[in-house]
Formats: sequence, C-alpha cells, structure tokens
Amino acid sequence: MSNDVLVRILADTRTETTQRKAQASLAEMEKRARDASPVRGFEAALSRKVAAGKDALIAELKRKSPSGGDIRPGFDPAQLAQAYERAGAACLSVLTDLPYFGGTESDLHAARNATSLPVLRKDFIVDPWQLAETRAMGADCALLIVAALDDATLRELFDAARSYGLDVLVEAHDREEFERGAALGATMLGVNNRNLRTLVTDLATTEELSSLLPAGAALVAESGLKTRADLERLHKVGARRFLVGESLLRLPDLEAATRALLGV
Ligand SMILES: O=C(O)c1ccccc1NCC(=O)[C@H](O)[C@H](O)COP(=O)(O)O
Repeated sequence: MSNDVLVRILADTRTETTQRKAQASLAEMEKRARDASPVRGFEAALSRKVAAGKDALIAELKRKSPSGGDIRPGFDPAQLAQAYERAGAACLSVLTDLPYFGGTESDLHAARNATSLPVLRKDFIVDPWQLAETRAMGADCALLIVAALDDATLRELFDAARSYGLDVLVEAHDREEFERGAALGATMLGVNNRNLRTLVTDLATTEELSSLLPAGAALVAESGLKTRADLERLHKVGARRFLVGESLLRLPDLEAATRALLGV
C-alpha cells in the first residue's frame, strides 16, 4: 500500500464511486440535481464579506482526518453550523468522505438545512457523476483538487460542475498546480497549505503562490490556520478568504473561537 495519503484516498474514492454509480445512473442523478433546492451563491457570499471590509470565512465541519484523528467529541453538524453562522462565517465546508473523514451526505444536509449559508462539498471528485451527486445532495460548491487530476479530466470536471450550477473551488498546493488551475479560468483558486501527500502544513505556501493569482480571480487560503495572527499574516499577501476547520473545531466554544479568529 502507498505511503502517499492522497493516492490511497483517491484509490478508495474510485472504488466507492463505482459502487455508488451502480445504484443510480447519471441520468437519474442529473434528475435529482435538477430537483435539488436552488443554489446559494457560494463565491458571491465570500465576495460580499470582502466588499464589506471583512474576512470571508469558509468554516469547516470535519469529524476526523488523516492528520488530526478524531477532532470533536459529540459532533453535531446542525449545531456547529449554526454556531459558525452566528459568529459571522460566510460559507460552510462539509466533509462527505466516510472512510478517512467520517463524513456523510447527512452531515451536509443537516448543516445546510440548519443555516442560510452556502455549502462546499469537501470531497475527492474524480468522476463527472460525482458532480451531479454533489448538486443532488444540495451542495452549492464543489472542490476540484488539481493534484488528483490530469488536465483533460480537470477541464471535464470543471465544465460539468458549472453545467450543474455549482461554484467551483480549484485547489492547488504548488506552483505548477496553481498555474494549471489558473489556466482553467477558475475564479476561486485555493492554496492548500497542507501537502496532501505528506500532511505537512506550512502557511508560507499561500505566501509563495499568492503572487501567481490572475486578475479577476479570488484567492482562498486553506488549512493550518489557527489564530487571528495567521490570518493577519496572510492579509499581507492579499488573502481575505480563508478555509478553516480543525483549529476551531477543537475548541469547546466554537462560536467564541470563530469570532476571535475573525477579530469581531
Ligand atoms: O485534513 C487532512 O488531514 C487531510 C488529509 C488528506 C487530504 C485532505 C485533508 N484535509 C482536507 C482539507 O483540505 C482541510 O480539511 C481543510 O483545508 C481545513 O484544514 P484545517 O483548518 O487544517 O482543518
């Protein structure tokens, strides 16, 4: 078995996706996507916060992770989502991968139904069928991880996501991946400070890649953000959109922790 975490996750994702596809055809999933509740503008919600001079937080719901193990006892997605909303988060991110993150579609439903916030389905997308599934489960935004995809598949998935009305967060970890994401015409480019192969986290990754951001695109700094000082450090390279999970979820008073992170 590979030591590379991302390789292992992707292999399992492909197997599970094949099994789920056997339960519902693409046509059936597309019908469910058409019948889903209307999209809430994810990218627009982030931009509204920034336009108001605030940090735009994508607040994550994650039960466990390969790097952090079990994260929060008594995890209740609806209650946690409401605490994030009260504290001023712009959007939510919900892990739906079960084997590695303990997440489910039910977590996404619970969080979205309990708030008015747009929701990112945080998962490992390798097949267009999963994008119909993403919209069918009610998500407003999909994640595409450049490291997981060749250019042709990245293009196919990006176009498919847009065709289902989803916003798309295109995530990179190094210069080459960021340039491939930018070449797609992605308007939300995420820099994951965590190397998904080794799980090492370094905020300097956002500092380094921020200079490559194309005009008109929005930068999202992801992972490893713990304190107000971390966000202020990344303000210096223009980041105002932040995806944060573990450091908030580990603190008992999630609402107070989120306010402190946002400086409000
Ligand atoms: O979190 C992990 O250990 C992980 C491992 C392998 C692939 C993805 C992983 N996490 C997904 C994420 O990108 C983060 O959950 C997200 O950016 C929030 O990060 P954090 O604030 O550090 O929880």
